Amino acid sequence: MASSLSGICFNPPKPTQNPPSQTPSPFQKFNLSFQNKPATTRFSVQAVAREVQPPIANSNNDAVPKSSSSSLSSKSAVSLEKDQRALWKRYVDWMYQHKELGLYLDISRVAFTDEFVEEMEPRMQKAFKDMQELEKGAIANPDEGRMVGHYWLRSPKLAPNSFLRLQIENTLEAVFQFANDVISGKIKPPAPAERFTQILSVGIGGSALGPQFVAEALAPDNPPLKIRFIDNTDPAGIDHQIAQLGPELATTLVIVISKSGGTPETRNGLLEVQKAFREAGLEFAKQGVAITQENSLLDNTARIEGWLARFPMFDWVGGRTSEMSAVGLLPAALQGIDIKEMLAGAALMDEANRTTVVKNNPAALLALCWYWATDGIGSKDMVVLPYKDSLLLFSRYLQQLVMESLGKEFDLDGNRVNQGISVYGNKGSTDQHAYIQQLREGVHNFFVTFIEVLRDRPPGHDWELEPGVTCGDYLFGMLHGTRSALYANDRESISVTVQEVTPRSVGALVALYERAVGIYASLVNINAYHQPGVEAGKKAAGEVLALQKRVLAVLNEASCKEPVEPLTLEEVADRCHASEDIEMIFKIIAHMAANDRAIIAEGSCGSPRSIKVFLGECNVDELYA
Ligand SMILES: O=P(O)(O)OC[C@H]1O[C@](O)(CO)[C@@H](O)[C@@H]1O
Repeated sequence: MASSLSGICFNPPKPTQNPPSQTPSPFQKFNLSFQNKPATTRFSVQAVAREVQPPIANSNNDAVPKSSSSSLSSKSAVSLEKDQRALWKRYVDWMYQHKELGLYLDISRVAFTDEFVEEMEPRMQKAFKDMQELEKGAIANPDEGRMVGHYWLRSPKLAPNSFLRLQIENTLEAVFQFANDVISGKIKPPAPAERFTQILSVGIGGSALGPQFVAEALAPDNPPLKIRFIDNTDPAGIDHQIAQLGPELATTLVIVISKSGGTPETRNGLLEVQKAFREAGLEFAKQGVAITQENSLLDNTARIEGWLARFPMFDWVGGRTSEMSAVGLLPAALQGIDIKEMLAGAALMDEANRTTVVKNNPAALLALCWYWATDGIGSKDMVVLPYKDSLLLFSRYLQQLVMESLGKEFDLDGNRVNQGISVYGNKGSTDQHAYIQQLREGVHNFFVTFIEVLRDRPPGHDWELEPGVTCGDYLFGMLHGTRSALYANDRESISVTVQEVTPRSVGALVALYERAVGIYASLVNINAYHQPGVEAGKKAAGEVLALQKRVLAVLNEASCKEPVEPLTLEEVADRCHASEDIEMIFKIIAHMAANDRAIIAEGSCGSPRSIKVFLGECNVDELYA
């Protein structure tokens, strides 16, 4: 089996015999069996089959799964097909293969029934239509009045007009040119440095996760430029990255990535890096590159300060689907990764996902399985387990792609649905020694996606560490052993197999999941392309900082008195006219005290009512400002 899979063409033999037939009754409890039907596979589970229904709103506009009582209560009772011949037939019948990409999708260990597939068919067709409209340039993100065009990035000819097509092609050309010039040394840092050796990428969310995933997956051992990331506003984390660069800061290309150009974490990262440049006597502008929307705050800053280069981020590309824009392509190209191949892999996968035949459409099959596994309401988590170290960050990348896209309070009709699918995972077999114990035997609230890579290591490097067995054979054994062990305990799984981790297969994986998310969003009738929920946290963070400024002003005034007047928390809160915010005021003071910016005169932070606080210094200027 391993040898036939390693070839491009994989045509598993069809089982010659079918087990005895038995007609299962839809939507009621039935026993395992196969129905001897030529056109369809009858896969049965010992469970109450679930009605295919969208979550609907009750009179309070709260989401309730239509079939909640039967479907959800039946989930723990699901007992999957265990007959090996039946499973083999299901495996063969449902296997999806993309020959050119060397990619396989196995959904045989998800227990959906033929009835479910039939019931879903009209909705799948609607989803295909939605995707077609989206690709034609419809306003697929109605809240923001935006087109959604990440598919055009790898097939510019599909862009709805020549202006957009040219924008994509010109940007791609500029990315190639710039990356080549940096690598060749034509574009270099200020003398005496000869060439750039490092990239420091500053960005967060979709402006970091794709580049991080791709760097981990594809960067060669000795890339022309090594990459580091600042993806947070954690000062210690930023200091660490800058310290690691050391004298190489002088040969570091700093790429600041932000679609909006105004994300606070990214702005802070930039300011911290600019400070490090000043302290090292370096001119930041000569080493700074911005990737952002035209005329954003970041774009204007980069233009006014005369940074080395600026690349556009398009209005119609969301952060979490921006890996094939300058956001992902520029850092990748600078690391010597073949970005043409990434684009080709994504384009091939997109092409495959345009068929309206569900069985031949890998993204549709994924979306269908997600719907089945989670009852279309996110009732189970998606555990992503790549058995390959270089794909470690795939689950993290998917976490944003899936959860920011699908995790929505309202559907497109305004009903409260609280949709989403939780995603987590690291890598196998490592996770077998962490949480697979719970997956196998504990709470049954997940389905697994295994990512398998057939090629263990480059040709010519393999050896047998015991007779007939290589190190990679162990990894292979661990994956399939875990898949079987989980299945034996009625835990469903999907397996995605690629021949190798290459720019092409990585591009294909990105495209596969982007489309699966789009299709699933359509199945559950939500807008996958906005993220209103993120704004609430950002707004609240702004309020905390505004309160901190008021606390500082009050403490400053008291600390400028002679003698200094230490204040209780109640006094600070009163003087801030924010007595209802006393808990937050305590947290602000505790944080400032921990960072030597406030002095606890009496008591301790362990008993908040006891403390009296003042500032270490009186800022007279601020007092009279
Ligand atoms: O690229 P930007 O605008 O800095 O945004 C970063 C991230 O912040 C979000 O807007 C919210 O987390 C993401 O969608 C986005 O990828």
